[in-house]
Amino acid sequence: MTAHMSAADKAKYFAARQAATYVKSGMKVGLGTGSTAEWLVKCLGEMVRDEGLQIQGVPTSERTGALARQVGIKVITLDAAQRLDITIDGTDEYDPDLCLIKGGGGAHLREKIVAAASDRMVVIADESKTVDTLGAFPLPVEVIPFGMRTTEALIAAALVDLDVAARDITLRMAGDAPYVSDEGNHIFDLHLKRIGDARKLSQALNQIPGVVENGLFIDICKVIVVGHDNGRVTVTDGTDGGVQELQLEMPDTDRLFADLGV
Ligand SMILES: O=C(CO)[C@H](O)[C@H](O)COP(=O)(O)O
Repeated sequence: MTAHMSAADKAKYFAARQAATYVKSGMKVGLGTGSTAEWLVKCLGEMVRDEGLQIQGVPTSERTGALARQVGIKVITLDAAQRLDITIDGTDEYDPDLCLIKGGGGAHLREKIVAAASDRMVVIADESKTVDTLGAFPLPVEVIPFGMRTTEALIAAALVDLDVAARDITLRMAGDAPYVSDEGNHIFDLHLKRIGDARKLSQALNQIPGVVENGLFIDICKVIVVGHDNGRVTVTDGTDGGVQELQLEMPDTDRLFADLGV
Protein backbone atom coordinates (compact mmCIF):
# COMPACT_ATOMS: atom_id res chain seq x y z
CA MET A 1 0.00 0.00 0.00
CA THR A 2 1.32 3.46 -0.83
CA ALA A 3 1.53 5.69 2.19
CA HIS A 4 -0.51 8.87 1.70
CA MET A 5 0.64 12.23 2.88
CA SER A 6 -1.68 15.22 2.45
CA ALA A 7 -0.44 18.49 0.93
CA ALA A 8 -0.71 20.13 4.38
CA ASP A 9 1.31 17.34 5.98
CA LYS A 10 4.02 17.69 3.33
CA ALA A 11 4.27 21.43 3.93
CA LYS A 12 4.51 20.91 7.70
CA TYR A 13 7.05 18.13 7.27
CA PHE A 14 9.33 20.27 5.05
CA ALA A 15 9.20 23.18 7.51
CA ALA A 16 10.05 20.81 10.36
CA ARG A 17 12.84 19.10 8.44
CA GLN A 18 14.51 22.42 7.64
CA ALA A 19 14.13 23.69 11.21
CA ALA A 20 15.66 20.46 12.53
CA THR A 21 18.93 21.47 10.85
CA TYR A 22 19.30 24.24 13.46
CA VAL A 23 19.58 21.61 16.18
CA LYS A 24 23.10 20.46 17.03
CA SER A 25 24.50 17.94 19.47
CA GLY A 26 24.73 19.20 23.03
CA MET A 27 21.76 21.54 22.67
CA LYS A 28 18.84 21.83 25.04
CA VAL A 29 15.77 22.11 22.84
CA GLY A 30 12.23 23.28 23.56
CA LEU A 31 9.79 21.00 21.75
CA GLY A 32 6.54 22.60 20.62
CA THR A 33 3.03 21.18 20.50
CA GLY A 34 0.70 20.46 17.59
CA SER A 35 0.70 18.62 14.29
CA THR A 36 3.60 20.66 12.83
CA ALA A 37 5.71 20.29 15.96
CA GLU A 38 5.06 16.54 15.88
CA TRP A 39 6.90 16.35 12.54
CA LEU A 40 9.79 18.18 14.17
CA VAL A 41 9.93 15.74 17.06
CA LYS A 42 9.87 12.82 14.62
CA CYS A 43 12.66 14.37 12.51
CA LEU A 44 14.78 14.94 15.63
CA GLY A 45 14.09 11.37 16.76
CA GLU A 46 15.35 10.14 13.42
CA MET A 47 18.52 12.26 13.81
CA VAL A 48 19.07 10.83 17.31
CA ARG A 49 18.71 7.31 15.99
CA ASP A 50 20.59 7.59 12.70
CA GLU A 51 23.10 10.39 13.20
CA GLY A 52 23.90 10.09 16.90
CA LEU A 53 22.45 13.54 17.64
CA GLN A 54 22.64 14.10 21.38
CA ILE A 55 20.10 16.56 22.70
CA GLN A 56 17.96 17.14 25.74
CA GLY A 57 14.37 18.09 25.01
CA VAL A 58 11.95 20.13 27.09
CA PRO A 59 8.43 19.38 25.86
CA THR A 60 5.71 22.02 25.96
CA SER A 61 2.93 19.50 26.63
CA GLU A 62 2.36 16.03 28.02
CA ARG A 63 1.56 14.73 24.54
CA THR A 64 4.76 16.11 23.02
CA GLY A 65 6.69 14.61 25.96
CA ALA A 66 5.20 11.20 25.28
CA LEU A 67 6.09 11.40 21.57
CA ALA A 68 9.63 12.64 22.31
CA ARG A 69 10.30 9.69 24.62
CA GLN A 70 8.79 7.32 22.06
CA VAL A 71 11.21 8.48 19.35
CA GLY A 72 14.23 8.32 21.65
CA ILE A 73 14.77 11.96 22.63
CA LYS A 74 16.05 12.45 26.19
CA VAL A 75 13.42 14.49 28.01
CA ILE A 76 14.26 16.81 30.90
CA THR A 77 12.26 19.39 32.84
CA LEU A 78 12.56 23.10 32.18
CA ASP A 79 13.92 23.63 35.68
CA ALA A 80 16.63 21.04 35.07
CA ALA A 81 17.52 22.77 31.79
CA GLN A 82 17.11 26.33 33.11
CA ARG A 83 18.13 27.90 29.80
CA LEU A 84 17.45 26.43 26.35
CA ASP A 85 19.43 26.96 23.16
CA ILE A 86 16.39 26.88 20.91
CA THR A 87 12.66 26.21 20.89
CA ILE A 88 10.94 25.06 17.73
CA ASP A 89 7.15 25.26 17.71
CA GLY A 90 4.16 25.63 15.42
CA THR A 91 1.70 28.52 15.32
CA ASP A 92 -1.92 29.25 14.50
CA GLU A 93 -1.19 32.64 12.89
CA TYR A 94 1.85 34.79 12.18
CA ASP A 95 1.96 38.37 10.91
CA PRO A 96 4.70 40.24 8.97
CA ASP A 97 6.39 41.25 12.27
CA LEU A 98 6.51 37.56 13.32
CA CYS A 99 3.95 38.13 16.07
CA LEU A 100 1.88 35.03 16.67
CA ILE A 101 -1.38 33.64 17.90
CA LYS A 102 -0.79 30.26 19.53
CA GLY A 103 -2.80 27.93 21.71
CA GLY A 104 -5.11 26.27 19.22
CA GLY A 105 -3.78 23.05 20.73
CA GLY A 106 -4.32 24.36 24.24
CA ALA A 107 -0.63 24.46 25.19
CA HIS A 108 0.26 28.16 24.86
CA LEU A 109 1.01 28.62 28.56
CA ARG A 110 3.84 26.08 28.67
CA GLU A 111 4.83 27.06 25.11
CA LYS A 112 5.33 30.69 26.11
CA ILE A 113 7.25 29.80 29.28
CA VAL A 114 9.55 27.48 27.32
CA ALA A 115 10.02 29.96 24.44
CA ALA A 116 10.84 32.77 26.87
CA ALA A 117 13.53 30.56 28.44
CA SER A 118 15.16 29.97 25.04
CA ASP A 119 17.91 31.89 23.29
CA ARG A 120 15.93 31.59 20.08
CA MET A 121 12.38 30.63 19.12
CA VAL A 122 11.97 29.23 15.62
CA VAL A 123 8.43 28.81 14.32
CA ILE A 124 7.46 26.24 11.74
CA ALA A 125 4.31 26.57 9.67
CA ASP A 126 2.59 26.10 6.36
CA GLU A 127 1.37 29.04 4.29
CA SER A 128 -2.17 28.85 5.67
CA LYS A 129 -0.95 30.42 8.92
CA THR A 130 0.13 33.75 7.41
CA VAL A 131 -2.02 36.86 8.00
CA ASP A 132 -1.62 40.60 7.49
CA THR A 133 -3.23 41.33 10.84
CA LEU A 134 -3.68 38.88 13.71
CA GLY A 135 -7.15 37.94 14.91
CA ALA A 136 -8.94 35.76 12.37
CA PHE A 137 -7.94 32.79 14.53
CA PRO A 138 -9.65 32.91 17.93
CA LEU A 139 -7.26 34.09 20.64
CA PRO A 140 -6.92 31.52 23.46
CA VAL A 141 -6.85 32.84 27.02
CA GLU A 142 -6.05 30.36 29.79
CA VAL A 143 -7.87 31.02 33.07
CA ILE A 144 -7.88 29.28 36.42
CA PRO A 145 -11.12 27.37 37.08
CA PHE A 146 -11.95 29.33 40.27
CA GLY A 147 -14.40 32.08 39.36
CA MET A 148 -13.89 31.61 35.66
CA ARG A 149 -17.21 33.19 34.70
CA THR A 150 -16.22 36.28 36.72
CA THR A 151 -12.91 36.30 34.88
CA GLU A 152 -14.81 35.99 31.59
CA ALA A 153 -16.88 39.08 32.50
CA LEU A 154 -13.69 41.02 33.24
CA ILE A 155 -12.24 39.94 29.87
CA ALA A 156 -15.43 41.07 28.11
CA ALA A 157 -15.28 44.44 29.91
CA ALA A 158 -11.61 44.92 28.95
CA LEU A 159 -12.37 44.21 25.29
CA VAL A 160 -14.83 47.12 25.10
CA ASP A 161 -11.93 49.60 25.25
CA LEU A 162 -9.68 47.71 22.82
CA ASP A 163 -9.26 47.96 19.06
CA VAL A 164 -10.79 44.66 17.90
CA ALA A 165 -13.37 43.92 15.20
CA ALA A 166 -15.55 41.52 17.24
CA ARG A 167 -15.87 40.56 20.91
CA ASP A 168 -17.37 37.06 21.16
CA ILE A 169 -16.03 34.76 23.86
CA THR A 170 -16.52 30.99 23.99
CA LEU A 171 -15.40 28.47 26.57
CA ARG A 172 -13.33 25.75 24.93
CA MET A 173 -14.96 22.36 25.38
CA ALA A 174 -13.72 18.79 25.20
CA GLY A 175 -16.93 16.90 24.52
CA ASP A 176 -19.46 17.87 27.19
CA ALA A 177 -16.93 19.27 29.67
CA PRO A 178 -14.67 22.32 29.62
CA TYR A 179 -11.26 21.62 28.10
CA VAL A 180 -8.59 21.17 30.79
CA SER A 181 -5.02 22.25 30.05
CA ASP A 182 -1.91 20.41 31.23
CA GLU A 183 -1.85 22.91 34.11
CA GLY A 184 -5.45 22.07 35.10
CA ASN A 185 -6.90 25.33 33.77
CA HIS A 186 -9.64 26.20 31.27
CA ILE A 187 -9.46 28.22 28.05
CA PHE A 188 -11.67 30.98 26.71
CA ASP A 189 -11.38 31.58 22.95
CA LEU A 190 -11.77 35.24 22.01
CA HIS A 191 -13.30 35.69 18.54
CA LEU A 192 -11.93 39.12 17.67
CA LYS A 193 -11.64 38.89 13.86
CA ARG A 194 -8.97 41.64 13.80
CA ILE A 195 -6.59 42.74 16.53
CA GLY A 196 -5.57 46.39 16.11
CA ASP A 197 -2.92 46.53 18.84
CA ALA A 198 -1.71 43.08 19.89
CA ARG A 199 0.71 44.38 22.53
CA LYS A 200 -1.94 46.46 24.27
CA LEU A 201 -4.43 43.58 24.15
CA SER A 202 -1.92 41.14 25.59
CA GLN A 203 -1.05 43.47 28.45
CA ALA A 204 -4.71 44.20 29.21
CA LEU A 205 -5.63 40.51 29.31
CA ASN A 206 -2.71 39.48 31.49
CA GLN A 207 -3.59 42.15 34.06
CA ILE A 208 -6.95 40.51 34.78
CA PRO A 209 -6.95 38.38 37.95
CA GLY A 210 -7.75 34.79 36.98
CA VAL A 211 -6.07 35.06 33.57
CA VAL A 212 -2.95 32.93 33.51
CA GLU A 213 -1.69 33.64 29.98
CA ASN A 214 -2.96 34.57 26.55
CA GLY A 215 -1.88 33.15 23.19
CA LEU A 216 -0.25 36.30 21.76
CA PHE A 217 3.50 35.86 21.23
CA ILE A 218 5.02 39.31 20.64
CA ASP A 219 8.75 39.82 20.03
CA ILE A 220 9.41 36.17 20.92
CA CYS A 221 9.69 34.44 17.54
CA LYS A 222 13.02 35.17 15.84
CA VAL A 223 12.81 32.99 12.73
CA ILE A 224 9.89 31.54 10.80
CA VAL A 225 10.28 28.53 8.54
CA VAL A 226 7.37 28.09 6.15
CA GLY A 227 7.04 24.85 4.24
CA HIS A 228 5.23 24.28 0.94
CA ASP A 229 3.94 20.96 -0.29
CA ASN A 230 6.38 20.92 -3.26
CA GLY A 231 9.43 21.01 -0.96
CA ARG A 232 10.03 24.72 -1.16
CA VAL A 233 10.89 26.27 2.18
CA THR A 234 10.93 30.00 2.97
CA VAL A 235 12.99 31.07 5.98
CA THR A 236 12.42 34.60 7.30
CA ASP A 237 14.83 35.94 9.88
CA GLY A 238 13.00 38.48 12.01
CA THR A 239 16.21 39.92 13.41
CA ASP A 240 17.48 41.26 10.06
CA GLY A 241 14.46 40.77 7.77
CA GLY A 242 16.47 38.39 5.56
CA VAL A 243 14.51 35.88 3.49
CA GLN A 244 16.01 32.64 2.21
CA GLU A 245 14.33 30.30 -0.29
CA LEU A 246 15.34 26.63 -0.26
CA GLN A 247 14.25 23.60 -2.23
CA LEU A 248 14.17 20.33 -0.32
CA GLU A 249 13.90 16.94 -1.96
CA MET A 250 10.53 15.27 -1.98
CA PRO A 251 10.47 12.34 0.42
CA ASP A 252 9.71 8.80 -0.62
CA THR A 253 6.59 8.66 1.51
CA ASP A 254 6.65 4.90 2.06
CA ARG A 255 10.22 5.08 3.36
CA LEU A 256 9.51 8.27 5.31
CA PHE A 257 6.53 6.77 7.06
CA ALA A 258 8.54 3.68 7.93
CA ASP A 259 11.52 5.75 9.11
CA LEU A 260 9.52 8.16 11.23
CA GLY A 261 7.14 5.51 12.45
CA VAL A 262 4.03 7.40 11.34
O1 LIG B 1 -0.04 26.65 19.65
C1 LIG B 1 -0.14 25.48 19.43
C2 LIG B 1 -0.58 24.50 20.44
O2 LIG B 1 -0.97 25.15 21.62
C3 LIG B 1 0.19 24.94 18.09
O3 LIG B 1 1.50 25.28 17.80
C4 LIG B 1 -0.73 25.54 17.08
O4 LIG B 1 -2.05 25.24 17.47
C5 LIG B 1 -0.45 25.00 15.68
O5 LIG B 1 -0.82 23.66 15.61
P1 LIG B 1 -0.69 22.84 14.26
O6 LIG B 1 0.76 22.70 13.97
O7 LIG B 1 -1.36 21.53 14.57
O8 LIG B 1 -1.42 23.61 13.20
